[in-house]
Amino acid sequence: MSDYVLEFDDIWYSYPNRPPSLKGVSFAIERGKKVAVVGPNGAGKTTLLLMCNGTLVPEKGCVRVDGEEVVYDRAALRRVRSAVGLVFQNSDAQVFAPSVYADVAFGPANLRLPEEEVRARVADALFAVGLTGYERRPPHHLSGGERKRVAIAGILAMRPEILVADEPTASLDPATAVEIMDLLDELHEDGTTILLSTHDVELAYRWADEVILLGGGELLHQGTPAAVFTDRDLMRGARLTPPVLLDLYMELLRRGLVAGAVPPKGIPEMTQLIAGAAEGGVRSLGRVFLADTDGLTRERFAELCAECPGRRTGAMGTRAKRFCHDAGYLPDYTYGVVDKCLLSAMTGEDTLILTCGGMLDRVELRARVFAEESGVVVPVVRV
Ligand SMILES: Nc1ncnc2c1ncn2[C@@H]1O[C@H](COP(=O)(O)OP(=O)(O)OP(=O)(O)O)[C@@H](O)[C@H]1O
Repeated sequence: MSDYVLEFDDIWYSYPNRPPSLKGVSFAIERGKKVAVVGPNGAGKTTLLLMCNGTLVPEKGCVRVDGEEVVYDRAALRRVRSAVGLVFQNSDAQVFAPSVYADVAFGPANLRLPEEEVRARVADALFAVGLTGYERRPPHHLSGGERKRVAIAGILAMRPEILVADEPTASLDPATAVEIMDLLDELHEDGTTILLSTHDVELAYRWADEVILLGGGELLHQGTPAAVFTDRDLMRGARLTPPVLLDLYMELLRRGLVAGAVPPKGIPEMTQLIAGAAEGGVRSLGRVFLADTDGLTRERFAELCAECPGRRTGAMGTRAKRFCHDAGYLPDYTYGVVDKCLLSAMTGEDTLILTCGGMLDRVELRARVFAEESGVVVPVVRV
């Protein structure tokens, strides 16, 4: 099996009677990565994403999925589309059936799966996006955020290896945007490679393992978010501004107010850089307790809350948020949960994170990355 799940090799594309929208774009995406395609309006992001599952055919060059060159006959395209799921920017273009059930079932039914299997996949996909119970609702009566979830469920039901999403948070309110990103993170934890496009440099910096920077139809750079976003010439060339956190870091660095070769990944690292420069580091650390909501009973949850009444809590992921909702419990943090808990730990406070599945490992990984970059080892304790 190829290490690269998706490859573009010298891709050119022009819409009819238009100058080229993609000019010799080449890149490769490793299995299991979270990749953001970033670029200004008209850079070619949507065009590039539409190439990923064969919706657009390159004029020149080739696309490979799982090491195999994409060919554009019907049978081959069906295979490609079951491996690469594409969520369009405008969910209205994607969500068209008379009911949510019919919409989500459309893809798997097209794969000619047995009816039982289709039903099971629809149920799983709707559960994953938090829309169980919406089966009979007409999609055009749903909110924009709910329609986006239906569109994602339709793709999930195909069980793709790669999920490609065009501006998945555009036109969503901040809370819904966070929920959609949580959902993508959960899918990623389950092994899906994720490629999304955005002009939101803040989101790309926080979220992506790797950034593909596009400008004027050309690939300007592929690399880590820190490498791409600290390169002022690259950013200027792409008509983008760096994430606020990096901008602030570079200014503090220029003035000699902080020292550190590694740009801060998040607010905890930045806080530690400043705190370290001001007073020589953190004294007593709080702990982050971690509870798996998949195995948590209401009784045990009540015990955990009673153990430490003032302790702040955070819920990560759709299933954990549903657990809190069903338990009539309002967590203190519902977005940026791990970073907020790391910040609390730095002021000596304990916190409790409710989550499940692969997200448990993600919390530990984030604490490890923070420890490596800042030298502050916040204990994460599973309860
Ligand atoms: N259907 C189309 N017909 C003709 N030209 C198009 C079409 N779609 C896009 N283009 C052109 O191709 C270029 C790239 O557009 P594309 O939508 O891929 O960019 P983008 O980076 O996704 O932009 P945005 O951030 O504004 O969505 C632009 O110059 C655009 O005008």
